[in-house]
Amino acid sequence: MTPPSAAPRPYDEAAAQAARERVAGLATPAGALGRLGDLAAWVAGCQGCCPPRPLDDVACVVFAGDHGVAAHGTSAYPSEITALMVATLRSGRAGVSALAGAHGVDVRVEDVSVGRPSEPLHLTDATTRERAGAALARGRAVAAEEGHRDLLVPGEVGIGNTTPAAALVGALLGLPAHEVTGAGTGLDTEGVVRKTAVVQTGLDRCREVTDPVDLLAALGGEDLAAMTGFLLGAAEVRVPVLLDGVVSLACALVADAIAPGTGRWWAAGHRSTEPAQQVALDELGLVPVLDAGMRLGEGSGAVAAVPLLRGAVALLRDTATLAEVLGGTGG
Ligand SMILES: O=C(O)c1ccc[n+]([C@@H]2O[C@H](COP(=O)([O-])O)[C@@H](O)[C@H]2O)c1
Ligand SMILES: Cc1cc2nc[nH]c2cc1C
Repeated sequence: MTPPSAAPRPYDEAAAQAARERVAGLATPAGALGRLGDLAAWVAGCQGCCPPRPLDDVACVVFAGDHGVAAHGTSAYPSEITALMVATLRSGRAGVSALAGAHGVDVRVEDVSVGRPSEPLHLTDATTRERAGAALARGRAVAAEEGHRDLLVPGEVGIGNTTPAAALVGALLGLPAHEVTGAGTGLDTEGVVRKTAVVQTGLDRCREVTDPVDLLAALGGEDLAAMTGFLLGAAEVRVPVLLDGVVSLACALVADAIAPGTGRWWAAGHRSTEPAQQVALDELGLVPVLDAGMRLGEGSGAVAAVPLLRGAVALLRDTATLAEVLGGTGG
C-alpha cells in the first residue's frame, strides 16, 4: 500500500497578494474589513484569480465511523447514536442539515465504519496500516468526485471520535493527554479524567510511532483516515476547505504531516470547545471565523461560517474602490 504523498498543486500567492492590494484600495477605511479581507485574499490564492469567484457551490462531506474506545467510558453517549445520526443526516434532519439548508450547502454522508468500530486505541492499534491506507484513498477519491465545488467542508459523526482526535493531536505535537483531552459530547469531570487516562495510555503505547499513516492506524481509525485523505485530495483538486471541529483539525495536522504545505488550502470555520482543536489551530496558524461555543461536529461550525466567507468574497468583488469614489465613478 502506497500512502498518498503527492504534493498539492500550488496555491497562488500572487493572486492572494493582488487581493490584499485590492482590499487596501476599496472605499473603506484602512483595515476596516478586519479578517474578512484576509479570508477573501485566501480564497483568491486558492482560486488563482483576483477578485475571486463567488462561493456558490459548497458541499459538506460527513465521514461516519464508530470507535472502540466509546465502550471504555470516553463518551457521554452510547455508540448506537452514530448509526441513528447517520440516518438522521440522510433524512436531512441533523443539526448540520438545518444549517446547510439555510445556507445553500449540500451534505453528503460517507459511512466509513459505522457498526464496525475501531479497536480501543489505548489497548491496541485502532486499525491496520492497510485499512488506514485504503480509507485514505477513499477520502481522496471522494474529494476528486467533489472537485467541481467552490468550497468543501469536512464533517463527521461518530460516538467516541474526540478521543482518537485528541490522541492524534497529542502524538503529532508531543503534548500530554491532559493538554488535549476535552469533554467531547459532555463528559463530567470524572469522565474527563477517565478519557484523559485512555488518551495518555494510547500516547505511551505509540511513543515510537512517527510516520503519519502509522499514527492514523495506531490512534485514528478508518473514518479519520478517510477524512485525512479527503483533505489531501481537496488540495490536489485545488478546492479550498473550511475546517470544522476537533476531528477535522486532527486530520488536518496528519494531512500536513503527510504533505507539508497542504495547510495553505484550509481556513478554520469555528473554534470548538475541545482543547485539541485549539492547539491544532495554533500549530497551523489558523484563526477561526466564528467563536460561538459550538461542539456539535457534523461540519456544523464550518457550515455556520460559510455566509461570512461568501460575504468576504462579495466585499472584494462588489465594493467600489476609493479611486472610483474620489473620481465620481462609484455610482
Ligand atoms: O467538532 C467538535 O469539536 C466536537 C466536539 C465534541 C463532540 N463532537 C461530536 O460528538 C461526537 C464525539 O464526541 P465523543 O464525546 O463521543 O467523543 C462526534 O459525533 C462529534 O461529531 C464534536
Ligand atoms: C445526538 C448527537 C448528535 C451528534 N452529532 C454529532 N455528534 C453527535 C452526538 C450526539 C449524541
